Amino acid sequence: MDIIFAIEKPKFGGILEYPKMEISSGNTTFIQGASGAGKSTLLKLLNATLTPEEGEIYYEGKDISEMDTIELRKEVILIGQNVYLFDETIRENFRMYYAYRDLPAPDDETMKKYLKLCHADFRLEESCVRLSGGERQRIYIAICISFLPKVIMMDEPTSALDASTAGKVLGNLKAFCRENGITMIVVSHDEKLSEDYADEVITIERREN
Ligand SMILES: Nc1ncnc2c1ncn2[C@@H]1O[C@H](COP(=O)(O)OP(=O)(O)OP(=O)(O)O)[C@@H](O)[C@H]1O
Repeated sequence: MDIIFAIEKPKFGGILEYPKMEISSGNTTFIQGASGAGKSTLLKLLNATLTPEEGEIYYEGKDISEMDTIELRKEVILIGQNVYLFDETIRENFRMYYAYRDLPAPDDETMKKYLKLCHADFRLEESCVRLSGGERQRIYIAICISFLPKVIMMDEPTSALDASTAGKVLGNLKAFCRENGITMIVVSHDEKLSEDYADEVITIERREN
């Protein structure tokens, strides 16, 4: 199995210090650890939303501090705990995110396919304004995954879902990512989900000062 991320002891914020870690290409890797251990920060370091003060991160063998961050973030998509959707319909949100990448919008059937994959099969005319936090996050995941990125990172993607829906969403996404060679990285507190879906688990220890 190829290594997609080699994480060489980055330090951040004066308090976070990560060990040497590797993430395999094409797998589903879960990141666990106590609250405040630095899980969300690690995801932000991996797509260069944050820059480490020391240490390096290599993506496909390249030091990400030397990469074009816009291009990196097209390949390595981060879905945070708060997602951004426009106050428009679901169809319009797809269109706007595609326009932002200078791509033609997918047809309705394609949009529906990705929404179904994420257990978000609402009508395309539905306004995103009225949807719940969990529903908005699933729609955003559907839009992101439709770009077929190389890596999709999700921060607590199922925290707003009941256990059965969470399992279905994760199961669908994992199968889709595997078929399409997409590496999936998930931060989750849910140990049952990780037991069921993780190929690899990385546990981050909180550093006590
Ligand atoms: N931009 C930042 N600058 C400095 N410190 C930060 C920054 N972002 C986060 N931190 C600190 O880093 C620590 C880890 O935060 P992080 O959100 O990564 O933890 P987490 O493991 O994801 O926690 P949780 O499980 O509660 O979401 C916290 O103490 C936080 O205050």
